[in-house]
Amino acid sequence: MAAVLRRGIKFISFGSSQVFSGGCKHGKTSTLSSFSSSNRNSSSSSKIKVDLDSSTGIAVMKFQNPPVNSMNLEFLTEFSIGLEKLELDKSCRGVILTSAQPKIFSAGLDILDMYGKTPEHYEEFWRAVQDMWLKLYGYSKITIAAINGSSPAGGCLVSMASDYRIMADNPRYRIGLNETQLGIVAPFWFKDTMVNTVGHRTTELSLQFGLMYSPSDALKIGLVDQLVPEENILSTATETMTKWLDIPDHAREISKSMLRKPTVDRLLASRDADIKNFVSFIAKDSIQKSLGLYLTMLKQRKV
Ligand SMILES: CC/C=C\C/C=C\CCCC/C=C/C(=O)SCCNC(=O)CCNC(=O)[C@H](O)C(C)(C)COP(=O)(O)OP(=O)(O)OC[C@H]1O[C@@H](n2cnc3c(N)ncnc32)[C@H](O)[C@@H]1OP(=O)(O)O
Repeated sequence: MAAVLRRGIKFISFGSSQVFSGGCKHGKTSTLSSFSSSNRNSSSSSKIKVDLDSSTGIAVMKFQNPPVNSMNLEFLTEFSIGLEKLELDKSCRGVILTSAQPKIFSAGLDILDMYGKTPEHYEEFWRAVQDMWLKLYGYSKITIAAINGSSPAGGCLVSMASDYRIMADNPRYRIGLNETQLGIVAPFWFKDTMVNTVGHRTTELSLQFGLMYSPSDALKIGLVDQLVPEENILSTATETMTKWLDIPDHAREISKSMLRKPTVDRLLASRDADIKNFVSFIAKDSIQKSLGLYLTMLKQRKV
């Protein structure tokens, strides 16, 4: 994590970058951006590009981990750190999450981080997955997922953990928690996030079958909030964010926390047990065999 911090995340800022005067309503005071010019260095290994417009208070985090934005250890670490930095930056009030990769929002957790590795690696990886979710689901600022491509499993989790989901209306895209299709099991906090989003019965069916939904079906069950033509996704997300920004921050934040804190607290109370569970589950021969088969099918384009 420290190594990633040292390397820095690519922050591009435009608008009034230092002293903030606009968009910061409801008692938020002007501030120096926490992204000082020395922090705005770019790194070619950066997996997430962050643009913060401090004149509007809106940041865009663009996933750029080709080919499919799979969330490996490095990506997850950068993601958590990037979110944390924006949360500490008073000139940022909302974050839009989207993808720089064509057709894919995120392929979910990197299967290679769960296959053929040591228990120590699984432990570190799972802690990073937990960190990312804890940060995003409990995030104090507004988050909007602009889902401009398919979004299986961990990608769907990131979408559901956002406050609002806008998906590109392309019938070829899919979103859902498909873990059982890989022979693995979505942990309780993935399940909780889905129950909180679409309700218990829909989650029962979704999780057991590992259902992947088209955008129109995702809209029907409430897995996404809005569909838009693909070319309009970022402009719609920005317009939508502007509406969210009209709400006083403190009132919105407390309401969000009231709804989400019990779910966050459940994982916080059992992080180590959850990691232990994951490591013993994922290291099982039968599970490794399933993942190996799934990877082979992926490579043969049979998934
Ligand atoms: C009791 C319980 C206790 C504890 C818990 C236990 C278990 C833990 C559960 C963990 C939860 C898991 C969450 C996850 O996110 S698992 C990942 C699920 N993801 C998927 O199934 C997505 C698979 N990918 C696809 O469907 C397609 O790739 C996709 C995203 C639609 C894109 O399609 P396309 O554009 O055609 O691209 P390709 O399929 O050709 O893929 C290009 C390239 O990327 C590789 N790849 C794709 N997805 C992943 C991935 N998730 N991880 C790693 N690699 C991936 C793919 O193999 C190709 O590689 P190649 O070398 O052939 O180029």
